[in-house]
Amino acid sequence: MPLLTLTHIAKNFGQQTVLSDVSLTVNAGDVLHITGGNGSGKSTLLKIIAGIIPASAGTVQLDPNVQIGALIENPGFLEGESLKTNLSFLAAINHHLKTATMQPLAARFALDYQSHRAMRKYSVGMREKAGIIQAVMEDQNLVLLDEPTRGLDDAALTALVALITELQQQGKAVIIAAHDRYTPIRYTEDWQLEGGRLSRTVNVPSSIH
Ligand SMILES: Nc1ncnc2c1ncn2[C@@H]1O[C@H](COP(=O)(O)OP(=O)(O)OP(=O)(O)O)[C@@H](O)[C@H]1O
Repeated sequence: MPLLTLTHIAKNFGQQTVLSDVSLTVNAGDVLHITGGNGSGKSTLLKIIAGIIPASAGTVQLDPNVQIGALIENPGFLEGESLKTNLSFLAAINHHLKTATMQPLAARFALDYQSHRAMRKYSVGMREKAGIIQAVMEDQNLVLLDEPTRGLDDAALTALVALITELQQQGKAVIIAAHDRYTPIRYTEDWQLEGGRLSRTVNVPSSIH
């Protein structure tokens, strides 16, 4: 059974149709790239998959074993609290607090897990790293990343590529929505959102670059 099956998804905001007739199947090991211009509905689609907002029509079918991790738009944090407090708080919601996982993940992205620095003092790239960490730290097997390269320095980009490869090797699935296709990531499928419709695009395999 696929991890995720979208069937004829539509989404309207008032009179505006953002998505129409979007169907997609995501299997273990898939790394999907979804491109599309500003306002094409990438974040909206990820929010529907994550269950943050409902679709206007169509169905979202998730394998019962799916646990979704998501970095969508600007991740919300407790601004006055530290990274450790924020990650612990998020993990505690699902009773999946695993310091043993979170600390090395923070180190991979050059964040100091023990730092007392408040999240409001974090830079764009540091917040993005924290957002990526919370999307994978509970062993989530369907990971949704909206513009995950935003603000990342070269070392963090390298860490992101390695992380996505590991997730794929672990039989998880990753959906990346971004205007720019960051080519070092080994996507298994490329899709484009345009005029509310999702269609497959053909790209040169990233291994050639
Ligand atoms: N809660 C909302 N209420 C009304 N309209 C919305 C809402 N959320 C999104 N939209 C509209 O839906 C359209 C798609 O927005 P969305 O954020 O999904 O696009 P996107 O492809 O992620 O864009 P970007 O690349 O700029 O982040 C936009 O026209 C946006 O204004």
